Amino acid sequence: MSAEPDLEALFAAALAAQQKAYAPYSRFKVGAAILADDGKVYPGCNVENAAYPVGACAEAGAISAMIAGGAGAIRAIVVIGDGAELVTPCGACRQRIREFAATETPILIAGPDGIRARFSLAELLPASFGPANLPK
Ligand SMILES: O=c1ccn([C@H]2C[C@H](O)[C@@H](CO)O2)c(=O)[nH]1
Ligand SMILES: [Zn+2]
Repeated sequence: MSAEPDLEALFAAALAAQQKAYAPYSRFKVGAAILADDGKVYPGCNVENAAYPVGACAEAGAISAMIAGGAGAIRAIVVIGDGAELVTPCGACRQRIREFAATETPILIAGPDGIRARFSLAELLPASFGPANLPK
């Protein structure tokens, strides 16, 4: 894997995933794309449900794709939401990302024309709880 991730490709994957989102209830389509430690890109989109609380976030889908694909760590993740406001991952997804990312891992927030903000995981989830906090 190269040191400099191809952020254009990651953005394009998140945008393509967003267009496939199943969000008939909120009408708020979200796409995500993970660059994993195997160098591959794993996309996800939100998938809602008539039983509203059962819906799943885009980030959760991308993490599932990454694990099912055999990768083990997030090197970078792009998230793209609908509307003028930038969309950062919800609290639950920040914790989901935490399981597979380092504190400095970039979480890149995109609008329809590209990446517009960059946070580290530590910025979005400070003083976080992770696997190392559990007893051996
Ligand atoms: O970071 C986010 C924020 C929201 N959503 C989804 C959940 C729901 O389907 C819709 C509205 O909250 O957007 C995501 O997938 N990721
Ligand atoms: Zn979420």
